[in-house]
Amino acid sequence: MVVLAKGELEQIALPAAVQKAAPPLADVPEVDLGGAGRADAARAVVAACEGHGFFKVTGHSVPPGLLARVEAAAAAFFAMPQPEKEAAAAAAAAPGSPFGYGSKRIGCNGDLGWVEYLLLGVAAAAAAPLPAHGEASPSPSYGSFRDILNEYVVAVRAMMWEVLKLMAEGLGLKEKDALVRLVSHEESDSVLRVNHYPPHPELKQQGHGRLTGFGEHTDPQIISVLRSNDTSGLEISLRDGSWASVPPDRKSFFVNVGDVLQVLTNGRFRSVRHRVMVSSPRPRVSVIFFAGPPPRERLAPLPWLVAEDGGRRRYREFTWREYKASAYRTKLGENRLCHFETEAD
Ligand SMILES: C=C1C[C@]23C[C@@]1(O)CC[C@H]2[C@@]12CC[C@H](O)[C@@](C)(C(=O)O1)[C@H]2[C@@H]3C(=O)O
Ligand SMILES: O=C(O)CCC(=O)C(=O)O
Ligand SMILES: [Fe+2]
Repeated sequence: MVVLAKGELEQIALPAAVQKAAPPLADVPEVDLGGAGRADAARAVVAACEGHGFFKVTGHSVPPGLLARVEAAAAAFFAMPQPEKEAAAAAAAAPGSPFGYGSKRIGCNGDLGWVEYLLLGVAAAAAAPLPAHGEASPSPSYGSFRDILNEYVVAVRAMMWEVLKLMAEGLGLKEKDALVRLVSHEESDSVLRVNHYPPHPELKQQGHGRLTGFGEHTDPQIISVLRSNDTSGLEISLRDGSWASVPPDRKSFFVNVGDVLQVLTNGRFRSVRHRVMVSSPRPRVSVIFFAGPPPRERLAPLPWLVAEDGGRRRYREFTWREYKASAYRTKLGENRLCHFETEAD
């Protein structure tokens, strides 16, 4: 259970002026993978990435039973006593890595949120991409949770590759695998995050209607695929700077354009700012797959998209290792891409 120390509530509670709930996002952009026309789906992906940088995926073939098992296993994991969660997850993470179980502290730069989470590195291994449990397992139940998450990663990865292929087609790239290649390489640097936002029963009594579960930010990677239970909380920032809440849909996935995809598309796609606000009396559980390129991969706007933009190259070349190191030195809400922009002519 997440418990706040004195003074911490003030840091993650919103000031009274912005306590008002964000209106629901009208017309959530949707891409139906089971629909008839591939060209229509490719166009829908591109339009959504150019618009909000965010869309919903329906008609996918990830089995609903698997989604239900992930949800139940996550709820069981977070219901364990805190020391067990820490020990179980520590056994799956190399010492000094950012991976493992965390509570309230997001990253290493002082960000706080009303959330507890499990963060795992994902390897390219086909059948078992998540780190194996140490032999002296302090919690056999964590072992079975990891097995279910492994199944989930394999299924979601396949669905995400399909989305990235549609994206390449919609953009008119000659190399249809240009984006999939980056996230399916054996050294691709991907991360799985399971977030649990417990309800806060005393919020109302204390005069705080909403807490920040996960502060506003963009995801640094190429693409993120999110699935949550039926509890609301996710909000995205619109072009005019206002916030809109995303109605939850446990049958579908939500996709965020990440910073690196904004760079690859020379700014044509936009990495979406988003956050999670906690106001529901029910817990929210979300699982997010962040797909990144290999650390040594050199990233720069794709030549075809630079040509389409009149030859203007909006970002300089960098490696993912370089970007990630820079991103992980920043606070959650900072603009990380501005350090890689080229000068306007
Ligand atoms: C404050 C931070 C947490 C974060 C690393 C960072 O320094 C800035 C980016 C954050 C973020 C957002 C998306 C993902 O949840 C995440 C795992 C990522 O890759 O970048 C987190 C990082 C984290 O929680 O360590
Ligand atoms: O938990 C969620 O629904 C979203 C969290 C998020 O944006 C993140 O972990 O990067
Ligand atoms: Fe995010």
